[in-house]
Amino acid sequence: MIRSFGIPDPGPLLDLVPDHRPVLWLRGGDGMVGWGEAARFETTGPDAFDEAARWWREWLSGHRRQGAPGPVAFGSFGFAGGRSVLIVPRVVIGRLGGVTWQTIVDDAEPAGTTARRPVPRVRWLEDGAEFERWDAAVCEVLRRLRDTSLAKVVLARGIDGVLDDVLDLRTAVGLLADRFPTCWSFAVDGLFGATPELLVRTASRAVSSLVLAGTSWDDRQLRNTGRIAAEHAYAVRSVVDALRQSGAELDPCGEPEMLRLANVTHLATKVTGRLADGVQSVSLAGRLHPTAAVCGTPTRQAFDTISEVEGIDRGRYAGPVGWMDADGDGEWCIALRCAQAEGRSVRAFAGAGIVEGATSSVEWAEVAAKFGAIRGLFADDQVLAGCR
Ligand SMILES: C=C(O[C@@H]1C=C(C(=O)O)C=C[C@H]1O)C(=O)O
Repeated sequence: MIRSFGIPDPGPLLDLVPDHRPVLWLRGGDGMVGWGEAARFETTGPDAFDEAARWWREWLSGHRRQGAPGPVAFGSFGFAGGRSVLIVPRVVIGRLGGVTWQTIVDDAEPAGTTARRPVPRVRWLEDGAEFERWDAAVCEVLRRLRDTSLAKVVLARGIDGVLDDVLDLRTAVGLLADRFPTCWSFAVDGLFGATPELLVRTASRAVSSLVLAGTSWDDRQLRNTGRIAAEHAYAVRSVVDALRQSGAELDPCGEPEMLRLANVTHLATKVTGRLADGVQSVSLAGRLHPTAAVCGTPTRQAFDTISEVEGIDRGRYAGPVGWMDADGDGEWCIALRCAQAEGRSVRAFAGAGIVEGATSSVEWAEVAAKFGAIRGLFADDQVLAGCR
């Protein structure tokens, strides 16, 4: 039996969650926190999204439900068909627009919580050859942009850190939520971060997406002209095309706006419309993924170029991360400005879109600025050169 009921406002959601493998989804005071696992689904491969949708429907059909809003499944999908996961917490406490509720699966007892622990110290393992590898990858992409029909490729880097204690995800996500109140701060199965990019949200038949591409990270003005405008347009087009192919009727897109975050500013376009009946948010996320914001244009060639040139396993970075309810409605973001925590190690990811005219040093600086979201968590951020 799954029971959902309203509760008096319990104060900060993060204060309610036990430390052990919490599931967190926060934005500007609203959000959901969950713990315990009533069910978990893991899969790999390109059909992960439809498999997840099917699994969720089957799981729901085996459970009686009472009250609203009902159970929620949180998910995080591999960028390139790697491991994807759905988690149905035993207990979820949520807040949206001043309304607070709790959902309990099979009469789970609310667990005792402990105080949030401070962020541990980190040593980032970066060696001197890191820029050379990046430079070689960017040059190879620029060559392909010149010589083939490729128009945009998003290249990413991963950096490893060694912690002197296990990271308390509640602390990390709390700090991210404070610093990035307009982002979605999350932790799902050890992947945590604060992403500014909404891949798709569905609420009944309403659909929306917030497409980002084009970044500035210092005092220089982000100008919506030339190269940046082209880079942004590719990303918007990939979302609009995929939504239309899924039968959505879209409103006309407005001009891109500036989305100012604590470490970077992005060009952002909001896409809104209405869906055909019966489209589940997770299947839609699967049809939209990977957009040109994290892969490139044309998708297939950009995807192949990433696997040939990038030299890292993205894992669940740049894949959809989010949640869905029992009606299949939900909110799926793109897992950016994030890191994977595993015991005392942490692996952070960041990337940038490469289009004609890009230079590796400028893109390097852009990626470094994006790493700032995760690196900024660690006050004593130090680089241990020559470690790898
Ligand atoms: C790839 C990342 O960000 C994406 C790439 C952007 C760009 O190239 O300008 C901007 C926002 C995101 O769509 C990242 O944060 O790792």
